[in-house]
Amino acid sequence: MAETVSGAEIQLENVTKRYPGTGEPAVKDFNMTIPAGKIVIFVGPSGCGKTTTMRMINRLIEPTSGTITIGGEDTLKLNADALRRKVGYAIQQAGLFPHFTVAQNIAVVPGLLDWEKKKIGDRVDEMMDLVGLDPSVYRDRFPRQLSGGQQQRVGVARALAADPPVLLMDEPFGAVDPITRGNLQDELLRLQLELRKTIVFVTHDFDEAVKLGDKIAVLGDQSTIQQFDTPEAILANPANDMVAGFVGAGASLKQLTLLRVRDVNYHDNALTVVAPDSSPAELRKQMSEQGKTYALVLDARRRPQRWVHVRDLSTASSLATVGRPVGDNVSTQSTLQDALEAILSEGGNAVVTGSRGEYVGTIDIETVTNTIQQLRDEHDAGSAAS
Ligand SMILES: Nc1ncnc2c1ncn2[C@@H]1O[C@H](COP(=O)(O)OP(=O)(O)OP(=O)(O)O)[C@@H](O)[C@H]1O
Repeated sequence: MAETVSGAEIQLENVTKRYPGTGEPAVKDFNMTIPAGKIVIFVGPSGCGKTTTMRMINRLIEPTSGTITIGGEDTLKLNADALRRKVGYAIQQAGLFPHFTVAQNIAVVPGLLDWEKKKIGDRVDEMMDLVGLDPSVYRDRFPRQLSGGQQQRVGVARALAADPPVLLMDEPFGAVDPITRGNLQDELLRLQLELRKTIVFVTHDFDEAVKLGDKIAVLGDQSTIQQFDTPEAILANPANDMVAGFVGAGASLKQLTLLRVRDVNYHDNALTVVAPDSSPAELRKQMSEQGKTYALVLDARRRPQRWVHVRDLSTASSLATVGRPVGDNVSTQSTLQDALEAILSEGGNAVVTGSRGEYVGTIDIETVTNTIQQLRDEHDAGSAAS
């Protein structure tokens, strides 16, 4: 297991970068506190200064003026080794050295820091395990003998090798196909649960920002901060037209991926019956008493089995075979996006189950549309207030 290191807070104060021979600064008077152990995403149009801002944190680019501290220490006062220990760096297309093996690539920073050979070897294996590459298979391969996704994994392993509290990631998953990209994102989130680094992540992709970010900074020209907030807050209430443009037209739908079924008022008033304790005739009687056309048959552990229409019951001999099986169901942990898909594939109510798969309620399209409406109203109220 990797050592669990909580990240360090990063502070940028009045940071400006003026490239030699240019008129306007690329980054102008940038101020931000990046909380320890969180993922902060920089998004914004091409050329707005995201990379310049990020690279000033590890001084790959020297600020023209201003201060940057990591865990309270002024980075301008740190030497190169101290900075390498504090900040890992991963970039698009992994940036691996083509003539180095996977192991040699991962060992670069520990080597520069003069770790003992044995310690470096152990660390390389540990990092490869961490990012899901079997050391016995991949240790001695060259980057060209790996897939794009595997190269990115090596890039992340290399960035983490010296166990820095801060990780800078510049479009690290920009060059891989959407499925691999989704997997790498999931893995980063899984790793982060364990490692709790402070991660600054640059992307063009707003959906990636929403998925990964504890907070998102939407940047405009010269790295001016248009909005710096949680994904939920930015989706619900974009601060201005530029942010709204970035969030895109599907903002309400994107919000469905942030909400869980447990956060909304789903119903728990379906008529349920446990088979085989009950008979079709009894169920029919109950349904007519309660004015229900549909009922849900559960098994002995109260897990949903079948939907039954009242008219199925006149000819049914057993509740175990009557009606139609429950298709897609969702749990209280599922996102509203999953719920919407289940509702559409079920053609009506989707069954909601608890942690042991037991029936807890149903959710329907009105619940989802009401939630979207509510989010829109909150958004409108927010815009009216600001
Ligand atoms: N070495 C340099 N010399 C002069 N100007 C530069 C240099 N590097 C970047 N710039 C300029 O600074 C501005 C910000 O560039 P930067 O690469 O930080 O933007 P970005 O938001 O990361 O862009 P992208 O999303 O396209 O990568 C741009 O106008 C760019 O042309």
